[in-house]
Amino acid sequence: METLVPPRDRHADPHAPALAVTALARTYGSGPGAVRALDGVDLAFAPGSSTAVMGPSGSGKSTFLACAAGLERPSGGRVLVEGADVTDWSETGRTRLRRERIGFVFQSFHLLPHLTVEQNVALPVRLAGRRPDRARIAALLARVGLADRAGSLPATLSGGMQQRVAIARALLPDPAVLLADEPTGALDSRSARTVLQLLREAVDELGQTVVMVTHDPVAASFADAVVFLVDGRVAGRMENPTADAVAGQMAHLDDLVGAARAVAS
Ligand SMILES: Nc1ncnc2c1ncn2[C@@H]1O[C@H](COP(=O)(O)OP(=O)(O)OP(=O)(O)O)[C@@H](O)[C@H]1O
Repeated sequence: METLVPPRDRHADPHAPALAVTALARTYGSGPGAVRALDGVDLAFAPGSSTAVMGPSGSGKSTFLACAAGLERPSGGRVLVEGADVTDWSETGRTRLRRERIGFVFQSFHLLPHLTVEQNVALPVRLAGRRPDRARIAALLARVGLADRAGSLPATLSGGMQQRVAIARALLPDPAVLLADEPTGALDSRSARTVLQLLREAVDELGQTVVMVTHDPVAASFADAVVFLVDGRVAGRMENPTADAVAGQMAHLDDLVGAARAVAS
């Protein structure tokens, strides 16, 4: 049954991961040219945790996020949000899931140019057919340092500010999990740090669960743990990552992929 857990009950079962995938598989195409983008991924993300997902180009990171967000249908395995198995939900159910229980932050912000900051933040809640809580929007804009820009249009803001609006928008419904795809990829290092700090605060102060795909070892060092993907499989995990340790592990993984390709050719 396509039942969403009401936000206030989120911690009713402290043992249910905010997001979990089991034996997750996604194959593109068929026959000899088929690509196994995900090949049996098992991961669980505890409520109130922050995880970076890293891996060489083509390792399946974006496909993982798309399956977790209900944007892509897996070829196999299950996706559970707050304990509810959403794998076989209809298009309508998955649209509701994305509006109400999953926050998404994109590399390129995805703000609508003709809407003000406040209207952009409110949009997913409006699309879900609910009246946005203006006081909560004001509080979230204050939290991301944009209390005085509620009436501004996105084009008048810097990239870092636009990403902060996108974070406020993602947090508004108090989602089960906030998924971020290269959230600092389009930002200078100072704006990137502010955005990473805000995501960290969302976890530490609001109890949010954050899963972030990144290529940047510094960004990954803001997370509690890093999961490494190689060729659509989990190839390792690092707790309490430092940027240096992550960079070392990434270089090692790139070598592994290079060696595998050399053997295959
Ligand atoms: N729509 C698609 N059709 C065919 N193949 C696809 C499609 N989407 C992804 N792939 C393939 O699946 C594999 C995993 O892609 P994915 O984009 O998930 O990797 P990634 O780790 O996010 O890569 P990057 O770091 O370069 O963004 C790649 O081999 C890619 O070419």
